[in-house]
Order: sequence, then C-alpha cells, then structure tokens
Amino acid sequence: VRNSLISGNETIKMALTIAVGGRVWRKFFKTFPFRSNSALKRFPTCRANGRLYSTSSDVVLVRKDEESGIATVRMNNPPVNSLNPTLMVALRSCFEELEKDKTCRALILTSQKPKVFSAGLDILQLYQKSPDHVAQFWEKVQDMWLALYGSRLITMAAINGHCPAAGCLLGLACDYRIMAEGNFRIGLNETQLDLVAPFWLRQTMIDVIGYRQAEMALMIGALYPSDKALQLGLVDKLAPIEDVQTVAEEEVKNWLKIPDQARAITKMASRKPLLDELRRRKQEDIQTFRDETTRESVQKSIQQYLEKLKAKK
Ligand SMILES: CC/C=C\CCC/C=C/C(=O)SCCNC(=O)CCNC(=O)[C@H](O)C(C)(C)COP(=O)(O)OP(=O)(O)OC[C@H]1O[C@@H](n2cnc3c(N)ncnc32)[C@H](O)[C@@H]1OP(=O)(O)O
Repeated sequence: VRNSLISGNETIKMALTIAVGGRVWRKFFKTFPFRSNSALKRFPTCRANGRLYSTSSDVVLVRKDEESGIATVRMNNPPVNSLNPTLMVALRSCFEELEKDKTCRALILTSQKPKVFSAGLDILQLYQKSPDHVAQFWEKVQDMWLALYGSRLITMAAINGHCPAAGCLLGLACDYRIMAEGNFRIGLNETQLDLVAPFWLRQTMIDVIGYRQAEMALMIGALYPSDKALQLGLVDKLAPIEDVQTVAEEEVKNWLKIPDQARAITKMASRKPLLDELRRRKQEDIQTFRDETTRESVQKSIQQYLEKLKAKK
C-alpha cells in the first residue's frame, strides 16, 4: 500500500511535469543525460581523480564498451569479495562515476572470482569493533546501496557464485539478476548471525519476491540454491557459470532497445519512495545498526559464526 500510494503520486507528479515541461523534467535530464559512444576500453582500476572510473585500489575492475555503453563492474577482493570499507567505497565511487558518464547506459555487476559473487559484509568489521567504527561502516553500506538502487542505468547482476546476505543486497538493488546454475546459494541469512535486515533491505526483498515468501525467508535467514531462487523470483534467469556474463550482456542488449528516458523515469517512480525514506532515516538506521551489532549477545553470535566458518575447513 505504501508503495502504490506514494509511487502513484510520484508518477502523477512526473507525468504532469512532463506534460507542462516544468522544472523537475529539465532537472531530471540535467542530472541524467542520455547518450552513447564507441570503442572498447579497459579500466584496470576505478580511480578517484582525473580520468574515468577511479579508486586508489584494484578491488573494483571496470570495463566499458563505448559502442554499446555497457560497463562491466567486477568485484575483485579475494578470497570471497567480502564487503569491507575499501570495496564498498570503491563500488560506490564506481557507480557514481558511471552515473555521471553520459555515454554509459548499463552496468553489469559481477565477481572477478567465479564461484563467489560476494560473501556479504566483512564480518570481521563487525566483531569487537568500537561503536563509531561500526557506525561508519554501516554508512558505507547505505551509500553504496543508494548509489546502485537509485541508478538511472540499466543495472544487471551477473551472479557467478554464492551470494549471501549483503551479496544478495547488491543483487536485489539491481534491475535484473542472472545466477549461475549449480550448487550456489543466495539469500538474506542475517538472522543466522543474530542480525536483523534493515527496513530498506527487507522492503527490496518484499518488492522482488512478495510479502509471504520474503517474510519467511527473512525470519529463517534462508539461503536458497539457484534453482529454488529462480522459482521464487529471487533471480530472473539461470545460466551455466561460464555463460553468466554472456547471458547478462545479451539481456542488457534487449533492455537497451527500450528508450532510456521512459525506462529510467519508470524505475525512479517505483524506487524513489524507498530511496527518500532511507535518506530521511539514515541516522536512525545507523544508530540501530550500531546499537544492535555491538550488543553483547550479538557479538557472541558473530563470534560463533566466525568459528563455524573457520571450522568448515
Ligand atoms: C541491524 C542491521 C543488521 C544487519 C544487516 C546486515 C546486512 C548484511 C549482513 C551481512 O552481509 S553479514 C555476512 C554474512 N555472510 C555470510 O554468512 C557468508 C559467509 N561465508 C560463506 O558462507 C562462505 O565463505 C562462502 C561465501 C560460501 C564461500 O565459501 P568458500 O568455501 O569459497 O570460502 P571460505 O568459506 O573458505 O572462506 C574463505 C575465507 O574468507 C573468510 N570469509 C568468508 N566469508 C566472510 C565474510 N562475510 N566476512 C569476512 N570473512 C569471510 C573465511 O572465514 C575464510 O577465511 P580464512 O581463509 O582465513 O579461514
């Protein structure tokens, strides 16, 4: 109800603005210009200054096909692409750079290391850390998500391996998900660590797989094999692991046939309410995460979870 009411209003507002050619429309196109270009370039790093796509590290690899405007963003933080501050800042800055690039039309997010898309948040960053550290860490999660979920680009997750917790958060923030067939798992398993998914992550899960399935999946912290994930609608397509990237590119090409403006405005009409809500409640969300995560009983659960991970070997 919340979504349909608010997005209904937003859609009407946008339609009126388009009809009368008002300020919001002009602002929208100033913010999200649409164009394309040619030639294939590889950016080994996502850098911070000067030329395109930069960070100070190699944890994110970006390759953009100038002709199609498709950028492939590879997470490269071995062994399991756990989302530590360096990777999250690099991803955010990369999403923002691509957003500003007038020739970029689509983004494919994948892992440089097949078999693991991302192991989710770096659990070590949540264990025995100060409240301030945890708070700053969480803000990086929020900012990364806001940049991806709120992107004007076509965003496609090429999930070439396991995709638990915040790995799944990244996938859910995209417009479409292609996952590797086989024994790979995806889901929001936060409760298994004694953590509670924040409202905005919970909402994206509901939006993608529906209320009942999301409620159950979140309560039990379910991790689904890829065929079950497809059945639930948590992913949209399966492909052999070696073909995930190619299938993603083919899918993007279909999406590129849709005019960018109409697609992006439609996407924003449905996502703006949740984006605005998180922006408005950002500090409250940080405090909740900080207070929950640093609680003694949660710290104990995280410790046990880490021990279980180590004992697996
Ligand atoms: C109030 C709001 C609260 C919360 C909202 C939070 C939202 C998001 C939360 C999270 O994301 S929490 C993280 C949850 N992640 C997981 O549960 C995944 C744990 N990892 C795995 O299951 C597996 O590692 C795997 C991803 C399936 C890959 O298995 P594989 O066999 O390939 O690797 P291995 O398990 O041997 O791991 C290698 C190495 O990496 C360490 N590791 C794994 N995951 C993490 C992680 N998330 N953070 C930090 N480190 C991780 C693992 O311990 C191994 O280390 P070692 O080589 O030193 O033993």
